[in-house]
Amino acid sequence: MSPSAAISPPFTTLRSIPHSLPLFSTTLPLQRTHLNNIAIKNSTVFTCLASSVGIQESSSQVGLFSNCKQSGVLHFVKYHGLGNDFILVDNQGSAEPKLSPEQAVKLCDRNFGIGADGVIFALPGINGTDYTMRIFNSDGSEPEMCGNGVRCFARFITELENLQGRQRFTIHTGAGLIVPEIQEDGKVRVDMGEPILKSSDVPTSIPPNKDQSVVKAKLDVDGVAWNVTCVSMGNPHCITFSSEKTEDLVVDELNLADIGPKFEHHAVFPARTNTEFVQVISPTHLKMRVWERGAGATLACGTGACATVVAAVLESRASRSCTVDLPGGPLDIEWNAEDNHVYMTGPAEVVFYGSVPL
Ligand SMILES: N[C@@H](CCC[C@H](N)C(=O)O)C(=O)O
Repeated sequence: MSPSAAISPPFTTLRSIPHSLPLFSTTLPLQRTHLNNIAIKNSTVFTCLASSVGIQESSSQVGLFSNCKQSGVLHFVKYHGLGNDFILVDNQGSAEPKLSPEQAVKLCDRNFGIGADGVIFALPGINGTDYTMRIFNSDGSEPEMCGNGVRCFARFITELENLQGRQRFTIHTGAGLIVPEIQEDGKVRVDMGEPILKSSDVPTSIPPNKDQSVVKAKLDVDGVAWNVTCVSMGNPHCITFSSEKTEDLVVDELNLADIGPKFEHHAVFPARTNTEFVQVISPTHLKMRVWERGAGATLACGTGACATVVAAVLESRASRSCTVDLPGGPLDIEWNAEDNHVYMTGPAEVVFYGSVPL
């Protein structure tokens, strides 16, 4: 049985927040009481939601859901970063995610679930960091990092902690230490760390052609020779600007759903790969479409935008500071020459608050 067939509608949207609302609205602090108040008002709705996604979590809030036949409730907040959307879960009470990968798949389903590109868990920090971020892709796989997700994560923490103004957090991820900083204008600037270029660490089995890296190397995908550069931002990326058929890609012309999976599952990527198809508008302006490992075509990919600028610099196509246009909007990316770190700046927005009956 497919994941989506195994469940019936498991959630209700308790309150929608217009995109135009400021994220720092003091009238909308994300606190348990806030969520519970909303839930109480909608308790009859919960009564009707007899099916669950099978989450075995007991909730200290059960009394507040006395009309609900379920034994608990999972509160979440839906966020997006340029249309790359995530279910954010406060997981500070435990070092392990509250949901299994299978449950995440069900919640991410856009017809039978909440709908998202992934589920992100805010866990206690380790190694002296403020927090740990873990994420499941919509296919249930667990990537090391997520750029748009970490911006949403930072906004989620400010709402959980009811913080205002500039904030900086240290986040432990599968890609190491990541440091998002919320700016006065509400955008989030993230120190994404150093790109990994050594081919075996990306990982890819394409033979290195520049030092230990793969830069503008030929890769046969579906009978076409593509020129690819491979970069890891903690998670693997394959970036292409051209193929033997097209010297400069026109990304709107690509059949992403056809070609994307062929890159993702290519034998030269033992951990699969995210793939960025890139058009150079100018040396400081790139346009990119992405096929994400474990999530397919998404409206934006933060790690992908970072990897794209690194690849563009390595191929001498662009400068170290670029705007990358994604289907969901632009990201500003800088690959800093002094510290070798990549910095990403972009928005993160609340979509709605909700709860899933358990
Ligand atoms: N959309 C994310 C990347 C999420 C992880 C990716 N699908 C993977 O499996 O590596 C981003 O904004 O970076």
